[in-house]
Amino acid sequence: MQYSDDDLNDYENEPYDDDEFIEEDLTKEELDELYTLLPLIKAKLKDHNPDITDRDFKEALWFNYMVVDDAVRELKQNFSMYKSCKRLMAETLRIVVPKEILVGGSSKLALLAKSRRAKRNNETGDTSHSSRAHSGLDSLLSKNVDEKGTFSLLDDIDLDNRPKFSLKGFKEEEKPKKSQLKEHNQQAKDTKSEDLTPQNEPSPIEKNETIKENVIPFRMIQLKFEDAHRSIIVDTPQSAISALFETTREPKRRKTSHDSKILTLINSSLTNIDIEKVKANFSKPNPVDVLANEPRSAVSKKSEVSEEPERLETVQEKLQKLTIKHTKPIKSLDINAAISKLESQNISFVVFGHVDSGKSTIIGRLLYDLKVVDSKTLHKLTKESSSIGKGSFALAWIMDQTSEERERGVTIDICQTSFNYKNKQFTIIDSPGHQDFIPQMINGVCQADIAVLIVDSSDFAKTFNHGQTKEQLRIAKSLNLNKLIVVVNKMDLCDWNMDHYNKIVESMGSYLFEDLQYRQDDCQFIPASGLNGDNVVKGKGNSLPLVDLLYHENKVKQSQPIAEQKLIMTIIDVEDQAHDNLTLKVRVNSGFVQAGETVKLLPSFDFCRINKILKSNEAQDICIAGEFVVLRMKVVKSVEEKSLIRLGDLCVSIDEEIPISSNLRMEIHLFDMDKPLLKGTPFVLFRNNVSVPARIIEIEQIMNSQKKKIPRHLSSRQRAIVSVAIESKLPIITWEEKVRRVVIRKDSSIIGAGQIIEAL
Ligand SMILES: Nc1nc2c(ncn2[C@@H]2O[C@H](COP(=O)(O)OP(=O)(O)OP(=O)(O)O)[C@@H](O)[C@H]2O)c(=O)[nH]1
Repeated sequence: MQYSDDDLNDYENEPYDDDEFIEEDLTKEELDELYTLLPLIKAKLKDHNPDITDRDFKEALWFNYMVVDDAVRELKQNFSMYKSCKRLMAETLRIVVPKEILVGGSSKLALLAKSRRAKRNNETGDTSHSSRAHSGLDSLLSKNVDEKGTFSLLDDIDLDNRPKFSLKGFKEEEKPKKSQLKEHNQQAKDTKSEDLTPQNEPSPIEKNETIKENVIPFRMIQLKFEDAHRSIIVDTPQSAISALFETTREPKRRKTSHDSKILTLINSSLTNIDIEKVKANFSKPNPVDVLANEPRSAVSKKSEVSEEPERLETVQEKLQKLTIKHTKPIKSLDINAAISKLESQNISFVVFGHVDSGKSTIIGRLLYDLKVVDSKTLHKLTKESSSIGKGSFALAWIMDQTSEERERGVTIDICQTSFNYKNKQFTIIDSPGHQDFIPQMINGVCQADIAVLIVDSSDFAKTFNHGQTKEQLRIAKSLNLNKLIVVVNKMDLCDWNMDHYNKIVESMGSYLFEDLQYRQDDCQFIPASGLNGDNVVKGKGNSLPLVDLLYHENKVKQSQPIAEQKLIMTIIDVEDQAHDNLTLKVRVNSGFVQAGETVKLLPSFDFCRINKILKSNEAQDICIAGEFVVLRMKVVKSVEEKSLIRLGDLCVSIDEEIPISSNLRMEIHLFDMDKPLLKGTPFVLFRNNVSVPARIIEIEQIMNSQKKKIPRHLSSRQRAIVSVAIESKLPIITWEEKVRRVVIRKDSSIIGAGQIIEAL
């Protein structure tokens, strides 16, 4: 993305904090400007307040970009009623946010997925694991929300060390200095760029008029001043909340366009304040000064986020007391023969693409033509879909199995289905195309051997250049999913015009091969019509149909034979958990395991004996890297009384020593960002199917820069070695690609990717 000065102007209008004001760090030009303006601002405020120091004047100028009038206004505010207002608000601020908005993302689709999960649990009568089997982010976001959906910020948060509310536990986001922004801007101009801006088109859900969602379109901020309750209702929730936060912050901040509006509201609310109480508050140490004396604790070396050392210590102690023995496999097998039999047979592929590109239709057609779904079922689905005016969705409905997905015509969660073709077993992972479901898409990508991208030939220019397809491709490549099949779908709509098809292939080629550095040999293109079934299972023209391309596609060659690999399995579903019996759906990332053996779950430290390995409901003696299987297990030893197993937890051999940490050293490369990434800035880290809030605590090295001085921020397209603190402890494996690759997401966009180098 190109930056322009206009972009920076917009950025400057945003509410944000700046870095510390350090006079020594200013350039000669900045110092000249500062000292030219200093007498001017002093003159303007000479009668205002004698307590204003030289440093206050300088800081005010600095944080207001040397605009004297703005600096004067800020100093007047800070040296009058500002502090009393701040303290009163600190005592009583509560923000009411609809509970659903916080849990599992902020979209309507997220709510649907959530209600779907709840419904599924209700149907099976199982609530045991639903509360445990959630992502780190979900659990984090659901913290602090009470039954009424009241999200209390002040119950356990010091207002002056206040985090962003969606990432509890993190300190304030650092923001760049103007000079940093200039540097960033220049750098961005200098580099070749592409547009990854997510499209702002209304979602299919928003277009569907029949849907009535109980989503409250605003957030209400309640302020209680002594006995009076006041509410401010705002229709631009994010900005209003942060604007209010700004007014509660220390004076060292840049101005916001909302300040005057909010301060007017607060001023009018202060008429019934007890002046004595205000005076008493002034006699206490000012939290601003307290904070000023402890600057930048948010970027201290070690994570302050995770406060579980006590628990870990006990875990270590308990572990030492446990004696865990290997158990023998139920059957003695010729391991090499068993592995080579299974190895060539399993292939999984994830299908992704823009909303409505036809992903579910292609998969539905594949399953129908391979007779996995019979004509009776299809007939029934066609009838049902026609009855609500969505006849063309019948094939997609084979994959979109919930009523919500059907009504809205979108895939909400990832769906997995298996089918056999010739002598191979395929696992299809259909991922949602909607921007709100990028985390689910990442989950799908992490589990697949091959990526199948569906593009809509009738709407290519718009959906490829402005939709999320480029972002999805970047995610797939960043997570090392290198094999790609591009299905140019809906060719029936252009009467199979091959010139049109060739143009699409050509314009995608430059992005794939130049920008993303895909190898030409790893990418295949195919024209198709999912609706008519052309080139899905039945061939048309010269191309091999999709199913045959998949069949002939070889998995990426393993760097080490499976028999020699260490075992790693990722938990992708907790199907059942009752007493000591566990039924887990897992993806085997590396190595192999046999029924009868005992394994270790991390980070819960549950030791389980595998009683049964099931694949497509059939028992097998062994499972190997690349397979999706269900494990029926018995918990034989546990460090905790109650297992806390979550999706994304790992399962390894019992004597494998894996560090559990919330501090990581990583190598990351950043994509085009519209703001630099600073130390302390919260973002979400995706590893495998886990997502956790995280932030950079140290920038160790910029790998593609000649400059000796390590900056405090990272810019677009930089590669760096960084230390990162994550919100919860994770088992850290650095020797297996699939579980060391990470993706970084901020402000609903993927801004970077990388790999974990070590646990700190
Ligand atoms: N003409 C034509 N229409 C198609 C074709 N494939 C899909 N469609 C239609 O495109 C619409 C969207 O299809 P889906 O399969 O639901 O699209 P999707 O990509 O799975 O959508 P999401 O799940 O929302 O991401 C439906 O009306 C399909 O009937 C095709 O090959 N030709």
